[in-house]
Amino acid sequence: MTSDLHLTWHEHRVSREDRERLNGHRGCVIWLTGLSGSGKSTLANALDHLLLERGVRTVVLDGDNVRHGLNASPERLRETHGEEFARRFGLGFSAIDREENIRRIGAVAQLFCEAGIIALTAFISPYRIDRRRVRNSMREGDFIEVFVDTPLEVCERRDPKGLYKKARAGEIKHFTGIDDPYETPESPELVVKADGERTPQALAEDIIAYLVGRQILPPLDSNPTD
Ligand SMILES: Nc1ncnc2c1ncn2[C@@H]1O[C@H](COP(=O)(O)OS(=O)(=O)O)[C@@H](OP(=O)(O)O)[C@H]1O
Ligand SMILES: Nc1ncnc2c1ncn2[C@@H]1O[C@H](COP(=O)(O)OP(=O)(O)O)[C@@H](O)[C@H]1O
Repeated sequence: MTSDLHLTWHEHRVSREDRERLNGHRGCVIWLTGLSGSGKSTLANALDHLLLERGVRTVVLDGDNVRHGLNASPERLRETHGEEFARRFGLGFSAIDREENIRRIGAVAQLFCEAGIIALTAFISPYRIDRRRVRNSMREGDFIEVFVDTPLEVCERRDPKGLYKKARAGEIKHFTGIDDPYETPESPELVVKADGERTPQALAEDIIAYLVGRQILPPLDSNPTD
């Protein structure tokens, strides 16, 4: 298989299919993308909860949380690892830092997917090329792109963290939707309107119906542990 830097890929004895059989469902990545405040985290949580009730194995990777650990900022890393490390590996919000943020998250999500788990990711992921690279790194059908399509005006009105206000005042630079781009998905698997017309639970149920239709999940009335 692939070999670089004298590294060799190992085939493991327990396969993905073995794990999926044990779990009673397939693994995949549900990639939520949309503006800050569009409703990604809320939807990921609603979906996670409904899936848990059905006995589905999931993990949630969420923007703010992952940026506290795996993808910590230079400021945070400086305290623990020093200046050079922070400069090289800390991530902010420049285009290249967002690219690396998404690359790392894509790789982690893929590991969960290969373990037969449903990974729910909630990142702005504003660049098409970064999302496409994650898609292309995975098996066909594993990457399910869900565009959380909430208009900027609605996100800005919600402004739960007060970040839009700061961005408008010039206190935060490169804020997505204000002075940084968001490239809308061209052909996502799903588009959800999280503008308040429907509850997060109803939106999550639509995604579950899609997963059943794709045979990633067993039909609603079957119990995976039977
Ligand atoms: N400049 C700038 N632009 C956009 N967002 C910003 C910025 N600075 C901080 N934040 C906060 O970081 C959250 C987005 O992080 P992500 O990792 O999802 O961003 S990205 O995918 O790398 O673009 C985002 O959280 P969500 O509101 O959950 O999307 C913001 O709270
Ligand atoms: N479907 C929805 N209908 C109404 N309000 C919503 C909906 N989804 C999210 N919200 C609200 O919008 C705000 C931002 O949601 P959040 O999930 O934090 O967005 P994001 O993770 O995309 O930044 C929160 O105050 C949340 O309660």
